[in-house]
Amino acid sequence: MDMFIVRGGERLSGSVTVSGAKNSALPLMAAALACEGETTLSSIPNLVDVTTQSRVLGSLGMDVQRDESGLLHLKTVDESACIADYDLVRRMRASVCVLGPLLAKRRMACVSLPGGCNIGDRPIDLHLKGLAALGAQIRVDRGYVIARADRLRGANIFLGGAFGSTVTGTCNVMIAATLAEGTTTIESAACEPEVVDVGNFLNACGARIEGLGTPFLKIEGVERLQAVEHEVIPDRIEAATLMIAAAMTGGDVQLNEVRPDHITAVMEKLREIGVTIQLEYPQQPERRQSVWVKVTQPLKSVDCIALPYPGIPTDVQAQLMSLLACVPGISIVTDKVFPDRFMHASELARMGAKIRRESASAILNGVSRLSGACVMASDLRASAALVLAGLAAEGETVIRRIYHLDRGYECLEEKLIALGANVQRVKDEPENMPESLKLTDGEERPTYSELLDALTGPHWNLNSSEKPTPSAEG
Ligand SMILES: CC(=O)N[C@H]1[C@@H](OP(=O)(O)OP(=O)(O)OC[C@H]2O[C@@H](n3ccc(=O)[nH]c3=O)[C@H](O)[C@@H]2O)O[C@H](CO)[C@@H](O)[C@@H]1O
Ligand SMILES: C=C(OP(=O)(O)O)C(=O)O
Repeated sequence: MDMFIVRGGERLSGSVTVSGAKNSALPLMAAALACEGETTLSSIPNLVDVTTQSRVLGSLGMDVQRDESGLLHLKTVDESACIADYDLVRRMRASVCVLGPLLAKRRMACVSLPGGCNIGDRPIDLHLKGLAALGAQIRVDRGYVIARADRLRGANIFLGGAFGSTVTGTCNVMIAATLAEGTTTIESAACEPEVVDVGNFLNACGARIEGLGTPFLKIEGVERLQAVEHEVIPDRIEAATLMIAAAMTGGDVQLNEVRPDHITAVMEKLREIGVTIQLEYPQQPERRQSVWVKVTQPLKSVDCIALPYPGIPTDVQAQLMSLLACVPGISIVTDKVFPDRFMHASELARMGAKIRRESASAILNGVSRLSGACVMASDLRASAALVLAGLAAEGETVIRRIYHLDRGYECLEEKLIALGANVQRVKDEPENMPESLKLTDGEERPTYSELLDALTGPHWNLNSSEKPTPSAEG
């Protein structure tokens, strides 16, 4: 297992290019299952999740190859396989997106309940409700969704849940409905750009989906989908993460290949915090372009709420929290999509952040500087948040379990290093721990003498000059 050592305090500057969106690439790959012929996808990021999805599709009879120029080619070579095994599907959420296309194309599917980031309750009841409405018979048995359908028929489906719409659920039902007989309407469909990207791909293949990007989709079923070439949209979550990295280091960064219209809410929030953001083509936010992010004034505390699109994405909540943890003043960060997605809070607290949880919110009392510590990544965006915190912190931060990060960010450390960050990937072995966080007796903690120094150092404003008695350990 690898870990990162981040030496904080470097100001990020220069230019960086955003990769293709993970959360588009994965359902797009699944959608290729529903197509005749060869699908070719460009701007597919090189990620562990993409490798896992390729393996899921390989186990379902698809030939998936990445060529030297980075294009991903997907083609069905055997239609008989319909079982997506636990061992692969448990690794990530988007693998559940094979359910809809398998049902539509092969009339049967057996797909393990999916894994993914541990960010709270992640049921798939709405996926199943939508597919059942299209005529599928569905059972859940020993951790697998087992579904069959003689044929799928269009239906009127309400896909809203307690926390709004479902992103992968909308993809699943939308893909299945493109090959159903007759008309399907989906109310409370997710409006996220990744859903629109999948819908645009399906339409290019011959599907007839109207209303993409709105909560109301109308889908006229067609007989077949003919595979095409498609370019994945830029990753708005990576773009937002890099913008926040620039903001946290007082940087001056040019981001290339950004769709500003996909991250309006994040850019507005950063502007409210005091970050300067300029677009190459301000009148055409829907165009891929460069965006400049820089800090020229002290930043201000703000409140922010993660919501379904077009709100601030829940996938950026942790990174914003890192930023606000070191902006003096009170900020409240609320997550309305995953109300328990706060695993990063306790790790940020290890770095000196002052955070109090209250149901779906975290109340931050921003400090002027975080301090390096040994922290543990718990999920993908929490890992990113800890890396950002490390960039801004004083001293060295060790982030363990960064395999989460490798699931969803293409070359993050290379990109940060190119911007001037001091980030090192090393094996998670005791001998690789930096001196400042060196292991003692096999545990990650400061040395005894460092703790003694901290207790007796000159920074205390006390009358008592009493010194602690060194224990036997000392
Ligand atoms: C691979 C992928 O694209 N992952 C993204 C996708 O996850 P994913 O598609 O799993 O997230 P959903 O949009 O489905 O979840 C949103 C909310 O709906 C609830 N819910 C969802 C489905 C369901 O059947 N029943 C139900 O109640 C969830 O518990 C959650 O509270 O959207 C999330 C919300 O933007 C992002 O954080 C993930 O990065
Ligand atoms: C939560 C995420 O991914 P997944 O849905 O694959 O767990 C994410 O991308 O932040």
